[in-house]
Amino acid sequence: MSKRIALIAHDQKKDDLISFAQDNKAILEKYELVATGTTGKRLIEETNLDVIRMASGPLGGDQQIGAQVTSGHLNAVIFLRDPLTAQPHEPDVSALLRVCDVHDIPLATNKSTAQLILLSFQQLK
Ligand SMILES: O=C(CO)COP(=O)(O)O
Repeated sequence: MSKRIALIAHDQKKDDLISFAQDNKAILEKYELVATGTTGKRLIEETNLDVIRMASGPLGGDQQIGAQVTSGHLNAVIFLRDPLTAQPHEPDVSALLRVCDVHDIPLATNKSTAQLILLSFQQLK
């Protein structure tokens, strides 16, 4: 079964995630991709990748991704969060990071780690 990866970025990190996805398009298109609302919209428009969109993060999208982690439907979460800006939905952000640790799901919060996850998935396949 194809691996399923979540892609999420806070506003200040969305450009970074888009360029990461463009650079890794050949790898990412082998996986099922899920994203929060606005991140997913930009990914679809700017990279042409197939992405299943959840609600926007502040409207519960992080919780929807977290539920998929909990139910065993995600193999990795790439979440370029903004460490310099307070988020109105900080509890949701923390909860998502937490369930990844509870369920031992690979979690990247910066591009370098995200790259390592994709490279290791390529090696493992
Ligand atoms: O806020 C987010 C993650 O916490 C991301 O949500 P959007 O992709 O809808 O901007």
